[in-house]
Amino acid sequence: MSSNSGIQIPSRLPLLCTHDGVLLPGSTMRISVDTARNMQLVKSRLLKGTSLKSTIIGVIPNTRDPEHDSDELPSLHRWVCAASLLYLHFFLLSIGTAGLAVQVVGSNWPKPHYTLLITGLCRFRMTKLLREKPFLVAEVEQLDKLEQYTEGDQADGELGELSQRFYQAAVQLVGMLDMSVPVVAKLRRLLDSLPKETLPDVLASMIRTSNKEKLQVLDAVDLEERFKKALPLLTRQIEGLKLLQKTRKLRPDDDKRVLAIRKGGVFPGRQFSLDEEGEDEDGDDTAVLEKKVKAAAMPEAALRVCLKELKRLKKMPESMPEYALTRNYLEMMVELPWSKSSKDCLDIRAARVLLDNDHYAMEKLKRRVLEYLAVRQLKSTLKGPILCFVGPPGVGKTSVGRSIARTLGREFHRIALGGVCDQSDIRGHRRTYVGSMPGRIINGLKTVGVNNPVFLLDEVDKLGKSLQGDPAAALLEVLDPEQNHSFTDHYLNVPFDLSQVLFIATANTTATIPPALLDRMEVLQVPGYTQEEKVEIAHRHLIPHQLEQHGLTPQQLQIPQDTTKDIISKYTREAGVRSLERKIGAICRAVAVKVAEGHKVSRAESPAEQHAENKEEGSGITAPPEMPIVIDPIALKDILGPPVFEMEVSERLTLPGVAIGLAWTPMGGEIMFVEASRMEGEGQLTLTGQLGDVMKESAHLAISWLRSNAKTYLLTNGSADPLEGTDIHLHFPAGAVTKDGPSAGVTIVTCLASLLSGRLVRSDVAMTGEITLRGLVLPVGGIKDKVLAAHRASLKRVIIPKRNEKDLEEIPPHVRADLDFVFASTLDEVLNAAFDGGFPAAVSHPQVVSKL
Ligand SMILES: Nc1ncnc2c1ncn2[C@@H]1O[C@H](COP(=O)(O)OP(=O)(O)OP(=O)(O)O)[C@@H](O)[C@H]1O
Repeated sequence: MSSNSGIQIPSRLPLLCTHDGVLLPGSTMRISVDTARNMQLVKSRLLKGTSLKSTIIGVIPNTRDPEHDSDELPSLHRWVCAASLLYLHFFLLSIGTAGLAVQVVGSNWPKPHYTLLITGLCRFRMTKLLREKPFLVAEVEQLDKLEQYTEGDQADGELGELSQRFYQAAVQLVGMLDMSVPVVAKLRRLLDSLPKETLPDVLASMIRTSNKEKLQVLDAVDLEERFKKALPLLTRQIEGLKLLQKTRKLRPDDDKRVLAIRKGGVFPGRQFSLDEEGEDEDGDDTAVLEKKVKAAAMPEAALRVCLKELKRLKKMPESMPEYALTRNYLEMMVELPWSKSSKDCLDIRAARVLLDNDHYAMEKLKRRVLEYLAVRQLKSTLKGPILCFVGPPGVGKTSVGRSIARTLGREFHRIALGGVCDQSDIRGHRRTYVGSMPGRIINGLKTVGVNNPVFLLDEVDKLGKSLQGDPAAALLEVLDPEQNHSFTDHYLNVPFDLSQVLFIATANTTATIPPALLDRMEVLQVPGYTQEEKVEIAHRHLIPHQLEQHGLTPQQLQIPQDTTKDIISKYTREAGVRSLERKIGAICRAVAVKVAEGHKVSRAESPAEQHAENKEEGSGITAPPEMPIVIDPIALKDILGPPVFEMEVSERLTLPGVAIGLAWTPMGGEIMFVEASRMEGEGQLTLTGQLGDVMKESAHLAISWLRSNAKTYLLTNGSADPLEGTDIHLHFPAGAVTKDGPSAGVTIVTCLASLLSGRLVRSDVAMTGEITLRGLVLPVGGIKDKVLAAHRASLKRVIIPKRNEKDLEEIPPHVRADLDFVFASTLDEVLNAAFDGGFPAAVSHPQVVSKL
C-alpha cells in the first residue's frame, strides 16, 4: 500500500505461527492466539512494548490441517507444517508476512487466549533462527521493497501487461457489484489509488480463496509470478459473480440475498478498516444515527448524552471494541419510546363487560380493578397505587392483568421475576462491563415501543437474593410513584420516566415479599375457587378455549356438568383451575384422535345414546359422524385413568387420636390430618412431619393444657397425670412438606383429647384456630381458603375462632349454606363441637372469657 511504502521492518522479528489463515501484505486479519509460545509473544512483546517497532511481528502461516492436505501444499509450507520444536530449523527460508498488531483482545473463555488484529505490511524470508524460547525470534530479510512499486505504473514488458490485465479484471469485478454499497465504492477508489503491484495481495485476500491459494500468492516473491498466480483467482471470482447475476435475473426477489452475498462473501470482513478513506461508510451510518437521535424526541438530558456519544463515535476507528458498544448504546437510546405513548381508550362500562366476559367470579378483585380504572378515567395523571394480586397458582392473576391492558387499550408486557437474583436484571449493567445490557424494565419498554404499557411483574414473591445484590431493592424505585419518573437504568445512565407505566404485580404469598416492597403495593387477595365456580369457569372459558386449541367444535365433543364435577373432585386438587384445564386438554386430545380417525361411536356416551347405539349395533348401522362424543363417567375413566383422589376422610377417622385440621398454603387451603399415638414411656412428646418452631410450641401448649385440665375432662387414666408412664407421638402428614404456624393448635388439642379419652372425633368436622395456655381460641388467617378446602373435601362442620366470624362474608353463600359453622372462643367449645354428643367436663369448667 502506498502508505506503507516507506516502512523498513526490523531485521529481527518475533514470530507468530498461526493456523488461522494466511495474512497477505495489505490485508487485515484476526488471529486467535492460544499456544504457550504465541501467548508469551503477545504478553512480552505486544502488551509490554511501547514503540511502534515492538508491534511489528512476523506471521508464519502454519496453514491448514496437515492430516488432510499437507500433500497438496506448496513444498515450502509442507516443511513448515511438519514443524515442531524438534524441527524448528525447517522454518528457515520460509516466507512469512511482517504484520502490525493493531489490536489485542484477551479472554479467558473457553480457555485463556488472545485475539490479534494484524495488518500485513510486507513479505520476509527467515535467514536465521535466533531463539526458540520463550517465543521464536528470527533474523529476517525483507522481501517486498515497497518503494520499488512506485515505478510500477511505468513497468513494461510482460509484467506491465500482466499488471494491466489484473487491474482491468479487478475493475470488471468491482463494476459487477452494487456501487451504492459504500464498501464497493471504496474499493473502486482504492483500485485507482493503490500501486498496481499491491493489487494481487490485496485482492487475493478479499476474494473467495482457499488458504492454499493464498499461500501460493504469498510464496510468489517474484512479482510476475504473483500476478500469474492471482489472476486466475480473480477471473474465477468474476465468473462466479456472473453466474450469481444470472440467477438473480431468474429470481428477481432474491436481490437482497445476492447483495448480502456480495457484501459478506466477496469481501469478507472489513479489511479496509485501516485506510484513511474508511470514514465514508461510518460517515453515512453515523449521519443516519444522528438523524434518529434528533428524531427520538428524548428529554434534554438524554439528548445531550447521545450527542456527546455520537461525537465520540465519529472519531473512533471502527475496529475499536468500544465502537460497537457506543453504537449499540445509541441504537438502544433511539429505540426507546421516550415520548411515544398509546392512546387510552377507557370506557368503564365496556371495561366491566370485558372483565366479566374474560373472567368468571373474582367479584372483589374485579370491583377493585374497576374502581381503579374509573379513577384513572377521571384523572389521567393518576399516580395510582401498584396493585398486587396475591393468591394460589392458576386463579387467573396473570390473565386479569392481561385483561386490564386490553380494557385500557394499552400494550401488555409480562416480566417474570421468579428466580431473579441479580439486581442488574432490573436495573441493567453499567456500560463498562463486557456484554452489558439494560435491565428488564427498559428492555420491556423497547419491546412494546410505547411509554405507557401495562407491565405485569409476575411472581414478585419469588425474587431471590445473591451476591449480585437484591433485585427487590431495585424494584423499590421502579414501583414508587413518587420516584419512578426518574428511574435510572445503569446501562442508559440517564433517567427514564416510568410514571406512565401501569405496574401490576402478582404473587402466591405476601410472606416472602420484602416489607418495603409490599408497603408500596395494594394487596388484593385472590382466593381459590369453589367447586361450583370451577364448573362455571370450565364451561364458560376452559372448555371452549381447549376445543379451539385442539381444532374441535362443540358438535364434536361435549363435556356434561357432572363430568366436569367429577374431573374437579376426582382428578384435581387445587385452588385454581390450571390442572382442570390440563385435564380438559387431555380429553380433547383423546377425542381429537377419534375425530381424526373418522369417528365411529364405539361406546355410548349417554344412557340415551347407549340405547340408541344398541339398536344401531343390532341393525348394523354406525352412528352418524356428526354425532358429538359426550364424555360420561366411563369415558372419563378410559381417558384419564382411575380417579387420582378419593375421599379418604371417613376411612382415616376410624381410630381415636386422629383429627382434621385446616391449613393454608401458597397453593390454597388444604385439609390436614393430625395423628397421635401413645405408648409406654416416660411422658415424652415426639413430633414428626417437618414442623416449624411455632407449630412445635403449639403442640407443647396443647399437651400442657390437656394435662392441666385432665381431671376436668376425665382423661387421667387412673393417675393424676395422663402422661404418666406414657410417651406420645404426634405426626402431621404429608411428612415431606414443611409446616408452620399457630393455627393447628385446636386440632392438636382435639386429636390428643381423642387419644387420651379413646373417643372418635366426628369424621365430618375440620377445625382451625390458635390456642393459649388458658384454653382460649385466637383468630387465624386464610379463613376463606381453609373453608373452601373443607367444602372441597365434603366435610360438614367447620370449627373456626369466634373472631374470624366476619371473614365468612367472603365465602360464597352456597358454600356457607352447605357447611355448619361453629364459632369457638374457648377450647371447651371446640371439643364439644368436635365429638359426637359433645365432650362433657366432669366438673363444670370455669368460664374463661377472652380479652384478646
Ligand atoms: N375466573 C376465571 N375465569 C376464566 N378463566 C380463568 C379464571 N381464572 C383462571 N382462569 C384461567 O386459568 C388459567 C391460569 O390462569 P393464570 O395463568 O392467570 O394464573 P395465575 O393466577 O397467574 O397463576 P400463577 O400464580 O401460577 O402465575 C388461564 O388460562 C386463565 O384464563
